[in-house]
Amino acid sequence: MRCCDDNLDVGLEASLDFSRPGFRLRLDLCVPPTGVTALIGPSGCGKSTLLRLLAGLEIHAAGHIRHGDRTWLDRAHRIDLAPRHRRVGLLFQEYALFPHLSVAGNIAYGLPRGRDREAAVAFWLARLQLDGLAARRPETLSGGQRQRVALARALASEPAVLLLDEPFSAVDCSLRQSLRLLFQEVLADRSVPTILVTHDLEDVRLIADRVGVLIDGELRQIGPTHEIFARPIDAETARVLGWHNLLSVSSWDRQTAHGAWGALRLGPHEPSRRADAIAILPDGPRLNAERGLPVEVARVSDMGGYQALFCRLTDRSLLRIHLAQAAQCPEPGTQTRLDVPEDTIISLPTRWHGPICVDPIGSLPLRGCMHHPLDTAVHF
Ligand SMILES: Nc1ncnc2c1ncn2[C@@H]1O[C@H](COP(=O)(O)OP(=O)(O)OP(=O)(O)O)[C@@H](O)[C@H]1O
Repeated sequence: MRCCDDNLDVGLEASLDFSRPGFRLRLDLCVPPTGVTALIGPSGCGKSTLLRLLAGLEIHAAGHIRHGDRTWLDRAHRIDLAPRHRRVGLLFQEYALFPHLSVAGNIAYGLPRGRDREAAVAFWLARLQLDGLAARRPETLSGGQRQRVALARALASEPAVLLLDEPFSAVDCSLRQSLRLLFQEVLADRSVPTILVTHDLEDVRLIADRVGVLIDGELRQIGPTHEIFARPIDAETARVLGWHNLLSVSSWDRQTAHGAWGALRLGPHEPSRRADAIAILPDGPRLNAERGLPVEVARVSDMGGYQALFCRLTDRSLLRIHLAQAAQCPEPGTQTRLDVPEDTIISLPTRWHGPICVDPIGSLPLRGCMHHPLDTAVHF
């Protein structure tokens, strides 16, 4: 299995095989020396387990982990560094601060005594906007403040790798936004390979340079964030990435896909071979009483800036279409037709069984492109 494309500068590299009853994680992962790599996937797919394996908190994993020229794990050569020798900075959603220590004490924890320690604490208090809170205990802080202390503590020890497990999930929406920006700024000027596990796609879009999609313990696709969001390798990955309007295809008639929902013709460059699903991009289709898929308008929601129109197809599945804020929308219950332009339909396999897809541009490009995974000579 290919791990990384040849051009990727690698800070951390892992090839792991780990099992526990009812679950197996088997993957190759490369993380660049700088920037944030997000890991997303359905609940239970193994995201936290992977972080624990990298940190050395799970035993009995086969494979290897390398950081730069150091080997942390090499089962074949009986190398398995203890967590403290891996120098991993860990940050969990529950903060995990020491309750008996002040903010300054938490940041200083583990740093050698002396002037450098004081300087480091002062630097991180200022950098994470914690001035004035140095003497406070964690229980007197808000969720956002605690998370800033946790990041300060993780970075003060100058970790070789930083692992963030849902760092914003315990703070409210408005705080999340400012915390994300602060994290992004702080991480941008540190050269440390960083992995961010999250369920929030906005975290990924706003913070991560790269994103990997983990499904059933396997890394299905990884690459630059905007490219992965633009062209998921299969329908399961698309769903994780928040794509709407995924429909199963039961048969093809040249470029026309047929399913229980009706039939749609795809553009001439969209591959149909081996695709058993299609996705309809929500911004293109238009209501048109004359032609298109028969639909019933189910609901219209004001999304603040645009309207989301939910249309029920003949097989009862729902399509989500985006319309301009000012567009006239029919009442729920209206029977009409939905005109779906060819270039808003993308074909996909339900589940990709080929080699891991790395960096779509060049191997798995964006819409309307020359190569597509369904056209490459891989065996399913
Ligand atoms: N300590 C444990 N003992 C046994 N099984 C576990 C343990 N921790 C996790 N699992 C199981 O291992 C699998 C992977 O769990 P993991 O927590 O890594 O998933 P996740 O992707 O992080 O999930 P979530 O997004 O819900 O946090 C799941 O089937 C889970 O039930």
